Amino acid sequence: MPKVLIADSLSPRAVDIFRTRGIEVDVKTGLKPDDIKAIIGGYDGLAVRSATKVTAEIIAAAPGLKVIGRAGIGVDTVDVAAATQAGIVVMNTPFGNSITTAEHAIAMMFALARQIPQADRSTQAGKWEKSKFMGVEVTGKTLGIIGCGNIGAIVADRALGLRMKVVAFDPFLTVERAKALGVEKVELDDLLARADFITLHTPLTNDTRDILNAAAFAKMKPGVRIINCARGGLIVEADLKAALEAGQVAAAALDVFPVEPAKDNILFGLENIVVTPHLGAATTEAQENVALQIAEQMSDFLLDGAVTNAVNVPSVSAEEAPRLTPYIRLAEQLGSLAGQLLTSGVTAVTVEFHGEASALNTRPITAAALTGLLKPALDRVNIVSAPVVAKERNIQIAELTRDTASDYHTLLSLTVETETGPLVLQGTLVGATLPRIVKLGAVPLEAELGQHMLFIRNRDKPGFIGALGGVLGDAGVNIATFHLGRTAPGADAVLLTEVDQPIPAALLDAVRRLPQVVEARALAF
Ligand SMILES: NC(=O)C1=CN([C@@H]2O[C@H](COP(=O)(O)OP(=O)(O)OC[C@H]3O[C@@H](n4cnc5c(N)ncnc54)[C@H](O)[C@@H]3O)[C@@H](O)[C@H]2O)C=CC1
Ligand SMILES: O=C(O)CCC(=O)C(=O)O
Repeated sequence: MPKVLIADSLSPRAVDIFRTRGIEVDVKTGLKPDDIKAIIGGYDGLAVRSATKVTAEIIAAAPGLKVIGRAGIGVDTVDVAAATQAGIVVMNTPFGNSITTAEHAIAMMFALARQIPQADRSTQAGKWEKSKFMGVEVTGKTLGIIGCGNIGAIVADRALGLRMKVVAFDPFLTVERAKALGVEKVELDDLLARADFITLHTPLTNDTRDILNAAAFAKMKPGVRIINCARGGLIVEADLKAALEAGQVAAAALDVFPVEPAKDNILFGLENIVVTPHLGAATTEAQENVALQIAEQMSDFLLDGAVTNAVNVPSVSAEEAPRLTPYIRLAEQLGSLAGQLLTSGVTAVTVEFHGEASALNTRPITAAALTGLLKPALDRVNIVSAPVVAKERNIQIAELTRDTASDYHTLLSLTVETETGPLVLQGTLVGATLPRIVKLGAVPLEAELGQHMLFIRNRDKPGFIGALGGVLGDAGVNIATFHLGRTAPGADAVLLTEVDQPIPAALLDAVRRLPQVVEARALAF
């Protein structure tokens, strides 16, 4: 039974889902990194919000971990590169808290426009400072949205409802989409110069880090108001402080900080800021959404291999997972056979999908072929890490799909280019689920792969099969299956035979000494 650790506070309904689906679950919140490292080895899944930082050290301490589920959007608290290298799927819930976060941004905008938190503090302190808290209307004002994805688009919709004009800077926003949203797509400098309110809704990336710095503040309309419900690192806080003190920025509302929990931030104490402790996603509705969604997604993955909303592997739906499973097995066998037969470095891999296979989601199948290929040389490679590992080794990867008929209703063809030439292997499925190797180089055959296999390239001469049977029999090695193929009578032939136990080195040497044998190898699957 798979086992999941919930390390941050998640709706209790997530626990119910895991348990109902037959997954063992422990809830241990508030753990220190060392405590997580000490126990994570015992889990298949780790579910987090933003409090737990899933570092490379935690990942290194988790040899059995298969999936990290982020109940939320930003995966900047997870070392995705380290997880990918370790073959761990990282998934998030990209929509579950978008409305809630957009609403928080709008609430922050009103808090700034009408100084509600400051007026509240003053009034409760017994003062009655009506003239001090003169506000501004938002109607007719320009809202600049930096990052117009899911949350930015909802903010735009709400702002348009408030009769604001909305301009958006987002390099990935198409003009058509902008038009459909009712926003004007602009360049960043244009937005900075025109907006009365600026709200940030991008992920934290190398391009967005420090996007609002001293130079950006200088380009803004004097008296602009800034809202950040995305990530702390998007704003240079020292520059914002200077702009607030100089009055260039009238006020700022911040939900997120470069260092969280933010306890002694340099902006704290300024009159014209409003802050919340990363509450963007904190509504009952959003937390139910993300907790249920992540529990379902992680369960689907751990139980059925379905991959939804993963940030580091292609998606595989629950419906297609069973259809892909036999192809993934076949691809991994083809890759593994190639990996064990190769004698020189791999430079390129092409996977061709013929017939029925051409209609499938090809990327997981290609990843499986790469896994098989790399596994003989590398320990912990799997379909999550194999494409990245191959890329790091400068292996070019290509996929071709051909829906035209061949001798088989469905066929995978794997071409591995090496420094000494190509190796081509082909395989099909028999009875829709059973992998068969149907071509090895130029030689057609029909071979089923078992755990211990003997591969022989031989000259097609009489007496060979008897001689081989004798050598194996004398050593007490039982033959389970026997598959022969040749290009033409008397020409090159190959033999793939399954035996019931591993073949010792001395026996392999004896096989190699048979006069018809050109090459012999013991293979394991
Ligand atoms: N305060 C909170 O509790 C929450 C914060 N967030 C943050 O909000 C961010 C946005 O979330 P979504 O809208 O769901 O993500 P999304 O991926 O749907 O949208 C992000 C948008 O940013 C754009 N973008 C990327 N690089 C950019 C750049 N250099 N300049 C301008 N735009 C750029 C993208 O094209 C995309 O349209 C998340 O990455 C997360 O960090 C999300 C949920 C809750
Ligand atoms: O889980 C939370 O409270 C934070 C949400 C968030 O920042 C996100 O989903 O990116």
